[in-house]
Amino acid sequence: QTCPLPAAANNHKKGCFSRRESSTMAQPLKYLGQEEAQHIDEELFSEYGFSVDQLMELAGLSCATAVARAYPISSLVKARPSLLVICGPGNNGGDGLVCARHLKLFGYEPTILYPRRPNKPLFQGLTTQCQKMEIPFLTEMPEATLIDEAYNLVIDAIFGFSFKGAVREPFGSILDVLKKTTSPIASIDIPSGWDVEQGSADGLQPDMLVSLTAPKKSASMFRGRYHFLGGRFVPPSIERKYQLNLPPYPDQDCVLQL
Ligand SMILES: NC(=O)C1=CN([C@@H]2O[C@H](COP(=O)(O)OP(=O)(O)OC[C@H]3O[C@@H](n4cnc5c(N)ncnc54)[C@H](OP(=O)(O)O)[C@@H]3O)[C@@H](O)[C@H]2O)[C@@H](O)CC1
Ligand SMILES: [K+]
Repeated sequence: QTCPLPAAANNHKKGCFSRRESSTMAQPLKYLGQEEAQHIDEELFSEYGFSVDQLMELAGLSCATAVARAYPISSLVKARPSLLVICGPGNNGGDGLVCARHLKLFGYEPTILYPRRPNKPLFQGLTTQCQKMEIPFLTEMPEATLIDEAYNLVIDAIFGFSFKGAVREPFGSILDVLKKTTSPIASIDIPSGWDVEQGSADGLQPDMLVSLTAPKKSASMFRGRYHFLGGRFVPPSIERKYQLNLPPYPDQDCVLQL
């Protein structure tokens, strides 16, 4: 099949794509199981030579970009563009710190709750960066009514694809408060507390989900308004190996609304 348009322009013209593109587009986007998501992550570090902080920076930037697309400052209901970012003890929490830093640069006023901080240079560095950016850190989780009054949006960066079993403290109490809030919640990668594959019928019901690399199986249970794909760092050979069938990102964007 020949097409008069240059290759890059073809992606956006229906009915005018190569055989490979046509077969890729016909396949549905893959929703990953927990182990598969962890294998991809590991392979990116061990075989492709990426470092954690590199991918975390891109992941966090895409989360901040998606938040700014779905909740532009001009649309916020409160006088100040205040956001609460709750960070957990693993890499999902690291994505949250990066996301908060970029949101501050975008003009928002994030506040961070980071109750369990790993004793590792990566997370210490990300914390220092946020402190130097004059992002306040809370010492305890506010009551639900206070969150509703003070923040336009809560960013849930508590657990990602390595979450397993019953929620341990202090995160159980934090999630209980979040279930009572009416401020919208934007979850990074997985709504925290959800089983990565099965979801959770009585868990958080976020308004937004940013799936990184590819959605996880539980994302099929997401009922919020905004589902974005982020983490535009997947090499084509990984995409082929795991048959991710990622839709093409628009132009140079780091996020795609699903
Ligand atoms: N390739 C990609 O897509 C990239 C993905 N990235 C991001 O990484 C995320 C995955 O990060 P991750 O593997 O560090 O695990 P994550 O889910 O943050 O949590 C682990 C922590 O939670 C804890 N914990 C677990 N269960 C618990 C429980 N029931 N109750 C309480 N605590 C519990 C566990 O504690 P432990 O069991 O070790 O004691 C550990 O401390 C992924 O979702 C994405 O956001 C990007 O940064 C880079 C590229
Ligand atoms: K999360």
